[in-house]
Parts: sequence; C-alpha cells; structure tokens
Amino acid sequence: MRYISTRGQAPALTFEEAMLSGLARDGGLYVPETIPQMSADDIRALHGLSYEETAFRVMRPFVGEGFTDEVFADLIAKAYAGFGHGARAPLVQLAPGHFLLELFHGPTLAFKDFAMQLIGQLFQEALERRGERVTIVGATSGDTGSAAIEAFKGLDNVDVFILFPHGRVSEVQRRQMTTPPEANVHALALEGHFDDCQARLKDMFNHFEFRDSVRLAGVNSINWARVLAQVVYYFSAAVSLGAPDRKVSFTVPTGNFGDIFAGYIAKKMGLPIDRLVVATNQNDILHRCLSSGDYQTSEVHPSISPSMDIQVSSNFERALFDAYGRDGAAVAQLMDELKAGGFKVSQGALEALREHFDSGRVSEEDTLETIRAAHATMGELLCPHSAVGVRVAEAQRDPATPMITLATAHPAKFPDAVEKASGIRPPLPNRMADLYERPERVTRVQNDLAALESLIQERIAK
Ligand SMILES: Cc1ncc(COP(=O)(O)O)c(C=O)c1O
Ligand SMILES: N[C@@H](CCOP(=O)(O)O)C(=O)O
Repeated sequence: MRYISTRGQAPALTFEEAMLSGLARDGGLYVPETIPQMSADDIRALHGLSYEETAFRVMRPFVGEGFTDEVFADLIAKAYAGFGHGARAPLVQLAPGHFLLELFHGPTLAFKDFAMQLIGQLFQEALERRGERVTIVGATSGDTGSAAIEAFKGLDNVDVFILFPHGRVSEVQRRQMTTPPEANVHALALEGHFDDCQARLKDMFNHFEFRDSVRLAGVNSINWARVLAQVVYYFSAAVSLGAPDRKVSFTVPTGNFGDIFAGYIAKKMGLPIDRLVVATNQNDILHRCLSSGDYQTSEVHPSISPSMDIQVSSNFERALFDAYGRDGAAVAQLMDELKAGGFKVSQGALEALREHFDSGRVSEEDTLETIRAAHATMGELLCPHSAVGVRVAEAQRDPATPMITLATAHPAKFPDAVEKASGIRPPLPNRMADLYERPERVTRVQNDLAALESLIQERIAK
C-alpha cells in the first residue's frame, strides 16, 4: 500500500513513512493510492466482534508491512484499554430510526482519542524500532490538542507542542492542555483563531530547513493515520444496525472535515452508507460550499461549539482530490486560490461531492434548544457539537434509512453551554475531578512563524 499526495508532486510513501511525515512536501495531504475493499461477506463477518477486532480487520490492509499482524493487534489492544466503556463506541437510540454514536468515552472525552491513542502507540513502536525522535507540533481548536498531549506525554522520543487559539477554547479543554506536568508537553496559546494555528503549522511543514532540523511530525488530521483510525467506528456502528444488509446514513458535526472524510473512506471500502451529512455551526463554509460551489473564507465567529470554529477545512482538500478525478495539479491550483480568499468548485466536482455529502447549518439558538429538547425528551445530555449534528440529522433524515449522528465530545467539556441550555452542569468523571485545582503551564505566543520556530528550537535544545 502506497500513499500519494493530493497535490501530485511529492514522492509516494509507505504507511509508516506517511504517518511519521505528516504533510506531504508539496504541501498536500497523503491519501491511499487505492482504497482496499471489504466485501459484503467481510462486513458480515464483523458481527459480534469486539471493537478491537473490528479495528484490526478494517485498518490492516492500509498499514502494510511496517507493523506485523501481532504487533498491530497488540497496539490496538493497548490503545483502547483505557476507554471508559466496554463497547468503546456505544450506540444509543434517540428516536425511532435515529441513533447517537457516543465517541466520548476515551481519556480526554472526545472522539479524537480513538485515533490519537492508537497513533501514540504506533509512533512509539516505530520510533523505538528506528531509533529516532520527533517534534510533534499540533494545531487545535480544543480537542485534538488535549488528546495529543494525553497520548504523547512523558514519552522519551517525542516533544509535543500544541498551538491553541487564546481565549477561544473551553476552560476544560484549556486545562486539559495546560495542566499535564510532563516536561515534553508545551501548550502554546496563540493570539488568533484556529485557522491561524493550522496555517502556522502548515507553514512549519513547508519550511524544510526548520522541518528537517527539528524532525517535525504532525498528529492533526493532516496525518493519514488519524483519518484511518476514525474509519473503524463507521463500520462498528453500521454493522450493529444490520450492515451490510441494511444501509445507514451518518450525520457528522464538522469543522476540519477529517471525521466525515473517514466516513467517506468507509463507504469507498464497501460499507453501505446512504448519505454522509455535514453539520456545521455558524462557521458554515462547508455548508455554503456544498450548497453553492463557492468556497469563500470569511471571519471566524466564536460559537458555543468552539471546536468547529474553522473556515479553512483541511481535509476538504482530500475530498476535492477525488472530486477532481485525483488531479493533483487542479487541487494545487484551488489551494493557491484559497490563499487569496477562496475558490469556485467546478460543476462536475460539485456533483461528485454531492453524490456522497449533504449538509446543514445550525444557529446558536437552535443548538441550545436542541440540547434542551434532547435532555427533556430523550434524557440525553449532548455537548454543543453533538447537538449541531442531532439538529441537522433531525431536519434531513429519511425515515426509511437509519440515521447515526456522531456525538463527538462529552457534555462536561462544555459545561457553560450545556447548563445554559438544560439547567444541568455536567460533572467531569472522577479521574478528572481535580482538573480545576491543578496548576497550569502555558506560554502566550504571537501569530508569527519565525518567533514560533525559534521558541520550539530553543525548547527542544534544552
Ligand atoms: C467535539 C468536536 N466535534 C466536531 C469536530 C469536527 O471534526 P472534524 O474537524 O474532523 O470535522 C471537532 C474538531 O475536530 C471536535 O473537537
Ligand atoms: N476540532 C479540532 C481541530 C483540528 O482538527 P484535526 O482533526 O485536524 O486535528 C480540534 O479540536 O482541535
């Protein structure tokens, strides 16, 4: 299995090379050259398997020879051992034909743990075998950062720097990033918004002198391994509702397009998915693009679902690559236009996108009302991101096809919004009960590439 860049100009890599590299050297994102297929019988054979066994069967064909079967199975087992639910990703019924896939039972209470816990294991194994060390830099709107820190804290062969937008993450998210005492963890609060953090991260990858001198690695969904690990729960959820003998649809609260892109990969592998519905908050560039073909950035408006306050949606590039017939030059051209504010998707590419994706947008008021109503009528306390998903799913679902909405974070990560909507302040799990008392360690930084690079170089030299 080889991985190629969405911009067509970088060398093809193995899974392990792509995982350790992050961004392709032409600025693109790695995708598999071909998508492994699972037949109806392969999917039927997943019935009754544990999450870990399903994960092994779904991911194995993508991983190649770098990891043996035995090692890969062992790393999967270690990755999910710390989850707080035996099913790892349980499904609960919200209404007839509408299900919630709870993805918040991992150590940091968000769906990011599914991929990050596994990547932590894969990195550790690969780096030890190769005798290498790396500098991980991550950009976060709140959840990727805490999950990355949890997965990599205290490891000898990794330093982890997380850029988050100052004042634009929830207090729980911030404390999850600023309270770990391990010396290899560096929380950096940047003056700007998430798109600035992600842009500076990509600038670092594109600055080869810096990239090579610190041996830069990335654990955002830039990294293919992140997307891959998220494909698994589409299979586990669909199978538990009768796949491959019954189609299902998914609604996904969306920002950087990584999670829903994982659903698209599951569909390409053969999982019978009817619709993949992109649910956005008021930062609705993806909804506008899928509705009109115009991908035009505008100001980011802080919302009560801050992890989705994103305008430059990184993985949309992977979807565009397929929609443009895997034409790397066409994608590179669009990404150049994006630097000047936006681009227009061609009619053919828009039709290709619409073959798989629908979309909807939810206002702040409707998000609050959905949290209130879901609690009052179904007894389910939703985080604001999950509420965005539930609202769009309710508006768009076809009663003939089961709809699964992804619940992407635990309500306790966003207690203010949840309390405002439902009157209930969700408590943190016992293991995190003293989060508010732990001392914080954070460095305020400007949105300045040279200054950030110097800070990182100085810290790793110590
Ligand atoms: C809680 C939560 N929901 C939804 C999203 C959006 O996911 P994606 O960026 O993969 O579209 C994020 C951020 O990634 C998130 O943290
Ligand atoms: N919402 C994310 C943004 C980064 O997304 P990623 O999937 O590319 O890591 C966050 O919580 O940080």
